[in-house]
Parts: sequence; C-alpha cells; structure tokens
Amino acid sequence: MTTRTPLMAGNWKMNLDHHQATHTVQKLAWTLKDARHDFAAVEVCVLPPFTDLRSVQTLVDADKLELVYGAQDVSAHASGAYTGEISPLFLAKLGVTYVAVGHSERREYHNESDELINAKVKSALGAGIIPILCVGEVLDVRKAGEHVPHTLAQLDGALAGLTAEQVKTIVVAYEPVWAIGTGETATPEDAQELAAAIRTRIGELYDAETADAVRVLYGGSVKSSNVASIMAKPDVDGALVGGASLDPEEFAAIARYKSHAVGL
Ligand SMILES: O=C[C@H](O)COP(=O)(O)O
Repeated sequence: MTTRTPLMAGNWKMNLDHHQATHTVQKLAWTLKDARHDFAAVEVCVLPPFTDLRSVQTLVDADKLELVYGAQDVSAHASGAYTGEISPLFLAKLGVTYVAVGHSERREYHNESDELINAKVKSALGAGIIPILCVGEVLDVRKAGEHVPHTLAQLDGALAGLTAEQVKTIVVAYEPVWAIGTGETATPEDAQELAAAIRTRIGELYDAETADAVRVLYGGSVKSSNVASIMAKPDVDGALVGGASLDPEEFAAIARYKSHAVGL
C-alpha cells in the first residue's frame, strides 16, 4: 500500500497582493518553523494569485523555505493568442508545484466545462505541474441525493484520456459547493463517503495501485477546529483551505492537525 503524504493547500482566491503575500508566507513559514513542523510528514502549499507568484518564488528561494506554492488556474494552451490566459510553461518557470483546476468558482462564474477542465489537467501535466482537480456538488444536487454520481461524472470527464501513470500523480479535491465559504462543513463522514467513492472510481477506471496512490483532499470551511476529525478519515489525505488560509497562524494550525489530535 502506498503511503500518501498529506497535503494542506491554501487557496487564497482573489485575496492578498504581492506585498501581503510576502508577509503572509514569511509569517506562515516562521510559525511552522517555531512549531518544528515536519514538512516531509505534511506538505504545506499556498496558492496565491498569479501576480504574487514571482514574489513568493523569490522568498521561498532566498530563505530556502520548505513550503511549496501553486497557481489557482492554468490555460489549456501552451502559448499563442489567448489574451489574459496564463501558460503552464510560465508557471513551471516560476517554480510552481501545483495548480488548482476546475474549482467550483471557475465552473460557476466562468462556465468551465468538464472538457475544458480535462484539457487544463493535460496542459498542467504536460508542463510537469501537479493538478489539484476540484470536484463536488451544489446544494440542490446534494438534496436530490445525487452527489455521488454527480461528483464521479465530473471526475470521469476530467480524467478522460489520461494514463494511469499520469493519474497517480494528481490530487483530487472534493469540495461540496454548499460548504465553501459558508461556515457549513460537511461532516467527516460526508468527506469520507466521497473520498472513498472517488478512490473506488479511479480503481474502476485504472487499477488498485493507481487508486491507492491518488491523494484526495476535502475542501469547504476547513478550520483548525475541525481539521483533525476530517483528517482522521482513511481516504482523506489533506485539505483545500480557502478563507482560513489567509491567516498564517490559523493555516499553520491546520497544517499541524496531528498535534491537535493528540491535544498538544
Ligand atoms: O479552495 C478552497 C475552497 O473553496 C474552500 O474555501 P473555504 O475554506 O473558504 O470554505
């Protein structure tokens, strides 16, 4: 069985300019260092706006921080006449490790389809960047009891045409849309239900080894007060954190969920 390194990814969304980004990353790194955080045991990542990435890269390189960073979106194209788009090659040059693809806010406000998300996943992988593929249902779908097939259909669409070797490297984030930024957290059992369903589906599409390798995150109002119970679930391998990641001390406490679990 694969050992999956937990990943705590902070999605800043459209918050914090490049000055604020520098301050926030420094504070996060110092807080984790003071707490002797083991980065090999729990990977910590920030996903700032595009305009912050160069500043974050400079800081991480200069201070040899173990934090990794990523982007919140990527173009499906490598270059060309695509005004406003950001190439995966440019992100790779900036040392980006991860990129969020198919976040529910992109699906809702920018009408991103499963086909486009599939193309973005391939585009990121082609540049050596790990996609954090976001899937999850809106409230009406949950109320209708269709959340599992709905989420798995998004997964199928996003993975179309990928090889098992590619899929093994990706991260899937299950984010019930009704729990994003609302203070409503899915129960740990809800998170486990979908994380397990996602893993099972990957096993059906590929094989058991691939299913075992993929990290599945939960996202939706994760805080230091609820992260330990969510992380206690066997198929949940981390969290995609929005609002709480803007506060470096709170995000550091989320990354150190193991110490809350034992009351340290
Ligand atoms: O990408 C992060 C998610 O949308 C969760 O956001 P939230 O933690 O503010 O609910």
